[in-house]
Amino acid sequence: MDVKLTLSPLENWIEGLDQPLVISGPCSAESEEQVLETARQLKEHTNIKVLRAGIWKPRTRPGAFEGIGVVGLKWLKKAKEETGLLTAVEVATAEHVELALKFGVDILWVGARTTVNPFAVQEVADALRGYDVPVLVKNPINPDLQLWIGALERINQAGITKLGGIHRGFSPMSGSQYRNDPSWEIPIELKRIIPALPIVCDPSHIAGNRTLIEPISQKAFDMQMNGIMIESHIDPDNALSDAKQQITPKTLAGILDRLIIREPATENVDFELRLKELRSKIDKIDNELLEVMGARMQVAEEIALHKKEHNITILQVNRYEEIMNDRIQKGKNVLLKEEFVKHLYELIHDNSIKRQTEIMNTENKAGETV
Ligand SMILES: O=C(O)C(=O)C[C@]1(C(=O)O)C=C[C@@H](O)C=C1
Repeated sequence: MDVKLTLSPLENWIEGLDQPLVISGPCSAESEEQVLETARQLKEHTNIKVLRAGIWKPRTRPGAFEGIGVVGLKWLKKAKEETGLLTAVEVATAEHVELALKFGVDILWVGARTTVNPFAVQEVADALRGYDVPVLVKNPINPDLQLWIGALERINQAGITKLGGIHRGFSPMSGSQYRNDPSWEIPIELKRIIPALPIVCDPSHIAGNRTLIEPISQKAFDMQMNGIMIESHIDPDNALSDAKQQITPKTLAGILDRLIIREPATENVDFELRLKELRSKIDKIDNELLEVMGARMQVAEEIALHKKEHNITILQVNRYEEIMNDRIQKGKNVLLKEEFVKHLYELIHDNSIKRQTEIMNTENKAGETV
């Protein structure tokens, strides 16, 4: 995929903005006292540089607290003047952009429910034209990388180069331990496609509860994310929105102290030598894996011809079930997780079926295209 964005590195965004970037503050601004006191406590217990607060809250159903509105921007401005913290808010319309910038908000973000809608993103992008403000774009609620990239492109084409992504997870399958499934492969793929794009992880929205915030934050840094955004509140249990996932500034300070920030690389020669040795082992094993998978596919092709001759369906549910159970069991014997083996065999089987479908419907017995 060809994606060309003009990006400013994070260190050039705003004077004094540390890396990794840590953004924290209440899910929603609720009162002047709550915003100011959260800012004061964040300042007292941590050395984060950016205070967040939701001003306009897109809620799934009407009736829930939909945000305090523009008065919250005044409180944020006051908090900034008092503590020196930079401020960040979510914007979803042109009016939000204009108001946030009027009140001196330093960083804007586009929410997951806005990213899903190209019309809404374009409205925000058009309102941003001519401004030099950092903008973070949350992933869309559905796991659609194209939509996420499309939103980044729209904002970038409006001239915003201080641009980043926020990984807040994706609508989960039922029974997930997460409020939003992290599906790490999606932000990883975004990093692969646009390596210069800073990505901030939002462990609060992925977790949906306090206990998972720390391990998700650690994982985010181990996935080379450039920062984290964590919701904090002076009285989390009584928060008007997202009470279960908010933590106090003091709890945040504890988490930040325990997180280990690892380097993406080192110049240590011994480390590099050993890594090279191990990587060449991986290369060898991967070559063998590919050969074995190619050989398996050839047998599947032979089966396709055999079935075609006898007019037998491609899908054989009982055999598939037998393979799945057997391989999951055998995987366990070599310490492979059930989830991994299941996913792997879903992919293998799906591809086998695709190949058999091509052979059954477009090729003759000798494998020549008809
Ligand atoms: O055993 C078969 O009938 C096959 O075609 C092979 C295979 C497989 O790839 O494992 C593919 C499709 C069937 O649904 C079951 C298994």
